[in-house]
Amino acid sequence: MLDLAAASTESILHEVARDDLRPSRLEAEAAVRMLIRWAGDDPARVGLQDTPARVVRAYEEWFGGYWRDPVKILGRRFERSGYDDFILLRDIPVQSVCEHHMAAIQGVAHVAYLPGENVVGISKLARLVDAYARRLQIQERLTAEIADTLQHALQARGVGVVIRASHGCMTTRGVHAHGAAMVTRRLLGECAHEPYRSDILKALSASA
Ligand SMILES: Nc1nc2c(ncn2[C@@H]2O[C@H](COP(=O)(O)OP(=O)(O)OP(=O)(O)O)[C@@H](O)[C@H]2O)c(=O)[nH]1
Ligand SMILES: [Zn+2]
Repeated sequence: MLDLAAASTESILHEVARDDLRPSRLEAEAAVRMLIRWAGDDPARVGLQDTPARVVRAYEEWFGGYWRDPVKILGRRFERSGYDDFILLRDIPVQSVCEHHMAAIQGVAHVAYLPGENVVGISKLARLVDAYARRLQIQERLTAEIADTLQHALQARGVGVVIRASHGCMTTRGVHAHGAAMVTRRLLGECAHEPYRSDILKALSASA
């Protein structure tokens, strides 16, 4: 498991991409035309004429996470109102892209935390997963980033994250291991220790 214990909070808190460093849309479309030629087809062919613009729009969705600030997503807090056990959101869809092949990673995340003083709206856990998933990732880092951000931003007493995903680069090419799925997890704070550890792992792993 990737250990991010030494990573500074700063590197986690400032992960929003910069507009001034971004190539233009026209440059991005030209790159797609180049890849079409590399694949062996003719980008001027009628059926492919609109493809570069479509691909660039699709990239805006698949990589939209670079333009979202995960900490801001958790900005609105509510009092936990006397509730002091863990909160768990299961089966959050994960749609990501592997940083080695730029192939799809698809699966689910289960996210749990033990609240400190505050809780967040439950949808924000799914938004947090999505903000980190829609970037070039390896599953280990995706898991660690979700867990660490939740822990630091919310000052949670503990956090647990489990992700189960299949990697297109393993199923559609290369080793062609159809059906293989990778499982990663990260437990922090009180969730890493009994009495919560066993409960959390049982709850997180039931469908992982
Ligand atoms: N640990 C980890 N590995 C990943 C992830 N996504 C893809 N990979 C792996 O990244 C590795 C890249 O290995 P390379 O040997 O450089 O690439 P390759 O020659 O295309 O490897 P093959 O996929 O085995 O054909 C492959 O083993 C992939 O299965 C991930 O999220 N985590
Ligand atoms: Zn890959």
